[in-house]
Amino acid sequence: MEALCIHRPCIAVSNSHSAVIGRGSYLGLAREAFMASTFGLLHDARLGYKALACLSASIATRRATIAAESRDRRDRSPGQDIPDPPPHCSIRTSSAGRGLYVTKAISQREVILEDMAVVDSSCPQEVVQKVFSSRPPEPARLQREPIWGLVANFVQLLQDGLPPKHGSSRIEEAAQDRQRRLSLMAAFYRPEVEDAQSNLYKQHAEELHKAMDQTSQETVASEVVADLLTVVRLDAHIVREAKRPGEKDRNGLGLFFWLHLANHSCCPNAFFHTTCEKGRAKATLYALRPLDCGEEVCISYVDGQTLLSPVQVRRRIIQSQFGFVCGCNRCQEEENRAGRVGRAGRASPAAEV
Ligand SMILES: C[S@@+](CC[C@H](N)C(=O)[O-])C[C@H]1O[C@@H](n2cnc3c(N)ncnc32)[C@H](O)[C@@H]1O
Repeated sequence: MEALCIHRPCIAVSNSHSAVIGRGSYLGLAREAFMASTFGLLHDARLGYKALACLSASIATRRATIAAESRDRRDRSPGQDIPDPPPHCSIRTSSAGRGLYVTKAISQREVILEDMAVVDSSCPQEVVQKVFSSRPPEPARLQREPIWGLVANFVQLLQDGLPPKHGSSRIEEAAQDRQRRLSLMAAFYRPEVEDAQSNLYKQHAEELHKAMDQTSQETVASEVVADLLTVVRLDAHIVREAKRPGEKDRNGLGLFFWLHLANHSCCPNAFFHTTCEKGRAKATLYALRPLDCGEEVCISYVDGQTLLSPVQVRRRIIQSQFGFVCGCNRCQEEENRAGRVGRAGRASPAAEV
């Protein structure tokens, strides 16, 4: 069974979209999600989520549409399908992009928000097998990681994306839900520029694409897979399935829209955990300390050991895993202090003379 407990996902819409989703809030990625970076997630932010929904035309038309829309995805507003923001949260932008802010004072340990996964990898094994029916791609690790299930889940959404012409309201409802989730993909965070690992991730996307069954290959362009890998790499959270007696722990991945908006801080004021409810992953975000009204909610993307390291070490780890230089208050203060000590140290020999 595929019940999962996700950790955190994130998406990125360019800052220009914040106005559209201004009622909402955002959470950042969790370090575990970044374990996903070892799965080989890629980044090519040019994929059109709208295009992802254009599955009604012929395969050729679909692919052309995807290619065309991929060019202007960033200019589109993906906000129309974004769910209502959690109570007491809003999105604002800063030098770190969008961020999640509280709109009332929050007590320590109080729940800041609850977030259901937009897509998780609680994907039935038969779907994974169906989507990836050919030889598993290299690197072989891709097949044993949660990304496998998440990609299969997502591909299935794409393939089933069209509302049925003659369906019961229940089927139509399910189709609408799929469309909504696909649209939401476009609102997740993607970097503005490609980073050093982009080419590697592109290769992984191509390998994943090659391993798909023919229908999936024809329906879902490899650029779409690449885009998904980018989002997963930067925004997804690990979801741990509750262990049952005699079973090994299993990990999955999930994308949580609101949680993904939380930026990282090396001195976080919030943390989250994941559970699984009726097969869908849910993330709950808590305050680690009392929060003032209007304060930004930040989580840690890295583990406790990293947080105990000096600023240079933390920054190196964060940059290698997540591709950004941490600009949190703690890093800035420690950097400034180190600069002052350095200057003082250089000055002292002269002073002694
Ligand atoms: C999961 S997203 C968080 C939401 C994102 N700020 C947005 O605009 O959608 C993670 C990205 O936010 C930015 N970010 C998060 N925490 C940061 C920090 N402490 N310093 C600088 N950038 C940060 C980085 O660009 C990172 O790749």
